[in-house]
Amino acid sequence: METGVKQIKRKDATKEKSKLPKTASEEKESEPKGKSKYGPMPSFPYQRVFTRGILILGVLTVVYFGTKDGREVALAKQKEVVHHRAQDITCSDDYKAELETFSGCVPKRCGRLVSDKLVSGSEADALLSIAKRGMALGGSQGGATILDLHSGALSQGKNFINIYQLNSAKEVLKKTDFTFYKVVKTKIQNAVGHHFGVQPQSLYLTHPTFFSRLNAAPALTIHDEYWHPHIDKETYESFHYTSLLYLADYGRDFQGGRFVFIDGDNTNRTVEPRKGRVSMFTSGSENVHYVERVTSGTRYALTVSFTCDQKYAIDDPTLPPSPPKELKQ
Ligand SMILES: O=C(O)CCC(=O)C(=O)O
Ligand SMILES: [Fe+2]
Repeated sequence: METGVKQIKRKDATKEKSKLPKTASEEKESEPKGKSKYGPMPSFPYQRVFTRGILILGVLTVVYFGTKDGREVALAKQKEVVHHRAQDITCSDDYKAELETFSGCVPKRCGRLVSDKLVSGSEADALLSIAKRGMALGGSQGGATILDLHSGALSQGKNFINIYQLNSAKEVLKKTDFTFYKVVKTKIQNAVGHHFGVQPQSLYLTHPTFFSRLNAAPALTIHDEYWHPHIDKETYESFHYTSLLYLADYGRDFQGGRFVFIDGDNTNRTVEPRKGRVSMFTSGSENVHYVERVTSGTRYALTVSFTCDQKYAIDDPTLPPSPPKELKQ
């Protein structure tokens, strides 16, 4: 793949070419007829060398400062409604090699897909409501609260509790909440299968599958530091395909908090969260990413990820029938 520096240099060079003084042969062709070819030459060539020098310096300055820190491209803006926006990236070798061992699960393509058409407004509302009700049972004191719907893990203060060990969880979460989760999970599973060219039945839901709530509060533990660049396959060993469902709007519910892919062509590609927007991507090192720090407001999202390895498969989350006796409160 070509680097962004090369691409930009070439583009600018073409654009700037037309602005540069004409070459000697071009000048010659445009000289008025009848004038002596060898007539007196003014001091023009020196001016031209000087002007050219300034222009070249200007172009180099633009190229240098334009590419020094890379460039940024929006993959999906919050204000637009994206039906199906895909970007293919060459699969990383280690990722591809690992997946070769799982038949039916090798992607035909690696990369990303963003869609605002997969999850309905009412489904997004229902899931946001689960996140809010569940998180009301605890909450981090730092900037990141997570609620894992499968294990019941919920940030509380600087630690985690298990909401399924609380009697109050049964009053707060209902059977229908889990039905909503399952419907949305199944839609995403099918879309992942379809987009990456794998059989949906060879994808298994894996842990953690969690709601996240991010805000601008200073981090108190490492779990609050959500903004570090990472590769999901390394952070969450079992992930092969990651999906994120956004439950809040960038620029309206919160500032900062955009999702950023850091690409090898010296380009950052951003996904601005939009309520109901699903972003899915292969979890290997072709998709290094981070979340910008939220500067104000509250950002909600749901992570739903799939593994090809049956030993990491989890069942769809359900509300446990009743808390174990010794843990009843
Ligand atoms: O919430 C997001 O947009 C992404 C979070 C993330 O990258 C992760 O949990 O691994
Ligand atoms: Fe991630």
